[in-house]
Amino acid sequence: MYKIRTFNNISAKGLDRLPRDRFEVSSEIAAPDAVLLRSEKLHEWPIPDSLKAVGRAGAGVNNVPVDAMSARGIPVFNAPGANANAVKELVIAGIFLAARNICEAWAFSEALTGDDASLNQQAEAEKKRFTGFELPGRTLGIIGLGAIGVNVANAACALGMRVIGYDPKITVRSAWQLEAGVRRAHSVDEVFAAADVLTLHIPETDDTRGLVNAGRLAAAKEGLVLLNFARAGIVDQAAVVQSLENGRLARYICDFPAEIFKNNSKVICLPHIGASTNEAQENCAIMAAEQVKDYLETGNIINAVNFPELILPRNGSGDRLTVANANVPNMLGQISTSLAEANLNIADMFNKSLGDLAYSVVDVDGHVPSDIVAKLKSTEGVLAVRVIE
Ligand SMILES: NC(=O)C1=CN([C@@H]2O[C@H](COP(=O)(O)OP(=O)(O)OC[C@H]3O[C@@H](n4cnc5c(N)ncnc54)[C@H](O)[C@@H]3O)[C@@H](O)[C@H]2O)C=CC1
Ligand SMILES: O=C(O)C(=O)COP(=O)(O)O
Repeated sequence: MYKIRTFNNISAKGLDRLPRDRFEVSSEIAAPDAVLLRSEKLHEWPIPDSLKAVGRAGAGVNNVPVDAMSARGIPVFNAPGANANAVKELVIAGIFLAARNICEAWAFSEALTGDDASLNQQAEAEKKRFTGFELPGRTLGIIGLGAIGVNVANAACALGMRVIGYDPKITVRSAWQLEAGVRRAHSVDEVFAAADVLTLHIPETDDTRGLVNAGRLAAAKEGLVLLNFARAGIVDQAAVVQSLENGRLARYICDFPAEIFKNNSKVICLPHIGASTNEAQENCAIMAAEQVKDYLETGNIINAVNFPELILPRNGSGDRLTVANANVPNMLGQISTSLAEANLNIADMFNKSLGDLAYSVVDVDGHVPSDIVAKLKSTEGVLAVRVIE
């Protein structure tokens, strides 16, 4: 029986993918084999020795201590693309909120007093205050052309916007999906110089923290609308407030409330609801649960951010051994020597690496004895060893 600890509200549709005769699922488990989570911050969580896998039912993994997990040979799975449409729809909504001054206009209407004739008279007299702009011909700048950025780019093209995007590591898949009309920028600064509306769709990492800073805002077009549905830390919030004050930035629409933005009429903060649709929550939970289940039961890896993708159909008449180790020479040699010591024939095997980490799945004809497992675990460079019967 595998024990799965949940954090946050994980859609029941995802948890249903974990048959209860083989998986105990609860938010109360103390020594879990795996955790499923959304935005829970795991950085301070003491990683239990029992932990074998982490499943993030969403895209961003900045709430997970990925390096610490890698050091223990624990894969961190996420759900790439599973909530991209939900975020795209909210970003497009955000652009309209800004372009047509919808929030202010609504607040104005709500505050009116009098009978219907008076309300109409006040509305007609004051509506010029809410004059907006239309999207065709305006330039949307996008930083990050991954699952969300591509969706936003294509939707903006369909609305008649010009689109310029920057992503130095765009995948072939994203490039294929992107509308042909999207212009490729060669730097973040090029996007800032061109954009009337600019949206961020990058992960928060050491490289992207504070990417939107005072210097970049100062170089933007007068009246820029900035959208941030990625992560709060990608933007220097004080610089945003200053830029709104001096008028370079017209609006800041984001998914992350902050004290500094309270009562700022040029800012709209939503409560991190980019992925909060039933569809996205189900898609993410199903993907994360299935990947974690597959890993626990077969050792196969799909969509781990810190492990190579590795799928090996089960072969041989015995156990499956999985080993995560540092990506250094002679690890495979030591694994096969240990198995030979136990007189075990290797029926099939697959080894792949990603950065500093390598992962091997070995099917043998027989049972891997516990002393061999202990020996492998104590081998220098070995991070995690499992035997799946
Ligand atoms: N508001 C919300 O509820 C949600 C927020 N997010 C945030 O959005 C981020 C992006 O999500 P996805 O598009 O699904 O991820 P993704 O992994 O498909 O795309 C991210 C893209 O950013 C690019 N990138 C990384 N650093 C860059 C840089 N310095 N400059 C330009 N491009 C860079 C990558 O090459 C990649 O193509 C997530 O990491 C997460 O933080 C994601 C889903 C929901
Ligand atoms: O997928 C992401 O990166 C998100 O930010 C969504 O977060 P959530 O799962 O809604 O808490």
